[in-house]
Amino acid sequence: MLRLKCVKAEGGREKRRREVYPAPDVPWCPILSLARSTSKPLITTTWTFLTPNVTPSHAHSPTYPSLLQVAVRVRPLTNEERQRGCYRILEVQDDNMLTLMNQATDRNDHLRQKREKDKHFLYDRLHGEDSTQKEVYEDTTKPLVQDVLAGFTATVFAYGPTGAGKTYTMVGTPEQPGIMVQALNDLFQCLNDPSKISKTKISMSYLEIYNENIRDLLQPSGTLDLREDAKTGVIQVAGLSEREILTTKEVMRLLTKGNKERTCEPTAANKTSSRSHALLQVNVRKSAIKGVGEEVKVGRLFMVDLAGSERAKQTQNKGKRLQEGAHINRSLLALGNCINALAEGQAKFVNFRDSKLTRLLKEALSGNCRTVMVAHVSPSHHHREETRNTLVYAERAKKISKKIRPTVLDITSHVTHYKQMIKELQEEVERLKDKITDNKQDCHSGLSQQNTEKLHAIKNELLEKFREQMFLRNKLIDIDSNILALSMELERQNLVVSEWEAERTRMERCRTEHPKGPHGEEIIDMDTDKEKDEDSEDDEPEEVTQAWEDLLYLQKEKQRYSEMRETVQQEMEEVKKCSQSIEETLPNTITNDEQKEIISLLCKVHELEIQKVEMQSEALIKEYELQRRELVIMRYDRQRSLCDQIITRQRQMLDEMHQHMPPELLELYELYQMEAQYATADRDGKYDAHNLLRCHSVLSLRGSTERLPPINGREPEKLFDRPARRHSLGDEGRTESVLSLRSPTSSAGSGWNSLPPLAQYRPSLVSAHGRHSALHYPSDLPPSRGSRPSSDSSSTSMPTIALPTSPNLYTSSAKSEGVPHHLPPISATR
Ligand SMILES: Nc1ncnc2c1ncn2[C@@H]1O[C@H](COP(=O)(O)OP(=O)(O)OP(=O)(O)O)[C@@H](O)[C@H]1O
Repeated sequence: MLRLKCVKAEGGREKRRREVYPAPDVPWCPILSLARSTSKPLITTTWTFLTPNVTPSHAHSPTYPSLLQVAVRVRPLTNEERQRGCYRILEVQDDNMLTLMNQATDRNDHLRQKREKDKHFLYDRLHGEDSTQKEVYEDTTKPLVQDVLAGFTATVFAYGPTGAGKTYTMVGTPEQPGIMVQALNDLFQCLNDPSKISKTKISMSYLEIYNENIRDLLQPSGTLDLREDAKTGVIQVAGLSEREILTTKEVMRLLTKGNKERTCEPTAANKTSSRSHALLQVNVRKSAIKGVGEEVKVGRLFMVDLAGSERAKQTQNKGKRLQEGAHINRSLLALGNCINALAEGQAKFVNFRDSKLTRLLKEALSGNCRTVMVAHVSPSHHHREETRNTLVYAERAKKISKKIRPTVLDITSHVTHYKQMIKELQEEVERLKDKITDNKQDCHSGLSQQNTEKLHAIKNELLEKFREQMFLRNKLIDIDSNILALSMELERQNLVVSEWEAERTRMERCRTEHPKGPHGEEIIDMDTDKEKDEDSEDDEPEEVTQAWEDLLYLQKEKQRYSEMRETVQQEMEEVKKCSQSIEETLPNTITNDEQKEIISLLCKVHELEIQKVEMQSEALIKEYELQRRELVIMRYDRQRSLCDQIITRQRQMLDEMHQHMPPELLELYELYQMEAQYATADRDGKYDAHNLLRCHSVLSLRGSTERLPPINGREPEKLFDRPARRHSLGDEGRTESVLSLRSPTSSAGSGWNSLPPLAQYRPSLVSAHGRHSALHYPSDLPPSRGSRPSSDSSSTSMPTIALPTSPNLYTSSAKSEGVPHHLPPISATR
């Protein structure tokens, strides 16, 4: 302990004497750092220097009395002040005493001098106008850096009126770095000392209080709130970013960044006036092995650059600047009040809550913290009042005393500590024992681990195969629906062609029987069959020609899809086989029941998916079946109407020839008529006992007469109302009476053209599969006529396209081939 004492004043100047003796409450320890020359010792102030090995535990650490250290720095007169003729009112006597001279600059003005005496102020350290940044740092902050490394909390803050040089001291310039930069540099240098076997982490945060709002200078966003721990009373800034720093370069970068963010505006008093209080916090966490334990010291260094107190008149601030100044002054007033209260020993009643600044500096002023205040003053007579106030405050602050102790999270070698260690070791032994036992089981678990991996592999493989199967199945459904659609279209076009063929045969017969036209015009006699054929082809309506072309194209497409189907089917069989073989090997590869269950569930899910797809496919096929049935019914209707015509014609002939109807023929006519009625009623869903009875009664009435009404004019037909039927394959909402096709008058004569044209079917076919290109007609189709049968080969000949989907349709055509066309056998068509 070194105590330096001012003992006597001689001739207006105090004489100082140095006394060294150990402090009563601190064990003797060597002086490690003394940041002042011994030739100019401190006066009236007691400095306590702690050695690094004095690191008592937090709970049992002794406290040390500490007074708030006050240093004063007088800045040089600025060029402007010199130009304005400002004179100095401050005189630095030595390192500690400062004299504020009276108004009279003229030393010979004795009258004035008597009236107003010079005022002397004593401080812990005084820095005159010619002091360097390094000197200021070494006298004020360097000792704090050592304390921080020893686990103390320390604060250095710059106080003073605006333009007095606070920012210059704290931040400095790139050429003349201030306290902040030098302190951090020093910290890093101490840590880089290889003799110190310790692990240290340094982090920093930087904030400003602007207009009573706290802002993060390293990560600027919104304003931050202060939180006070109800138990410990520690004040923290919620959401403040903390950056760990590893190099001095990084420190410089962060500091520069933070200072750029700081609110700084020119005023009349200072061109670079800081409009906010800036607080840089450096945390040092130092851990060192100590015996069997580890000692962690947590030191904190706060470096505060306060905004300067200002008088509105002097700064000539208006508006926003004036408002800023008011906030600055209010917070500084609160700080001054705290300093006053603390200096008077009323620490219990100090109101720190008046401003955010005092709340943040609470610990620095009254808590467990070494604090250095660097008061700044201007030597100019212009700032006499502010200078005097500052010096008075600084003097008062000097009286603030407190007790401090380091923050040491101590893990020292204590009996309880050893007990704890033994307990932990025992636990570790138990844990290791358990591990050994587990290791034996690990062989099993290793196997199960292997099993799990195998299971994953199998699962993935199976899933892959299932996916492939699904893809191929969907492809098959797609192909099937295309084939179905093509079949439908083929039938439809067949119908168009066969209608026309029938019509043409009828016309030819008419021509042969009646060489004159209906209006007596000459029918041109054809010389050869070829000529006839060519002529008949010329008469062929465009729709029929189109239908022939469509038939060829559709047949080709159908063939193509059938081949594609075969390939896909084969692929699918292969994939199926593959997944089946995986499933079969499962019992051998997987022994775990749970895993087996997972795989079987997976397979089940896949099966269900397949079933779902198959059902969808069936639904699609059923829909097509229904549509196909419509076409078949149309064909039957047309066939029956032809039969009706034939029978009617035969009956007319018999009538004309006055021939008596043989009874068996009469019976057949009746039967035919009745059957036709039943069939129609059955198909249209009108078949019931009541209608049947009526039908019978009508027919029996008719049967009693010798002469029968013509078949095609039969009345029982009217017994059953047949509503118009909707073509399921036609355009949306288009209805067409199928009855019209059945009617004897329309069926043969105009039946073919009563069908909707091909174009009307095409959109539905295309849209059903979304494949517009599928039915695009290739431009290089072979000439259609080459493949079609000649018109005279058979009166009811059908196109030579094999359609397995409707064999009945082609039975009639096949059977009718080669049968003389003047007598089509009714029984054959039936
Ligand atoms: N010791 C010094 N040596 C040389 N120039 C100095 C010194 N102190 C201050 N100055 C200069 O005086 C001017 C005002 O200083 P500074 O901005 O640091 O004042 P301040 O107290 O921070 O003011 P404010 O409270 O308005 O922010 C600056 O131009 C600065 O460079």
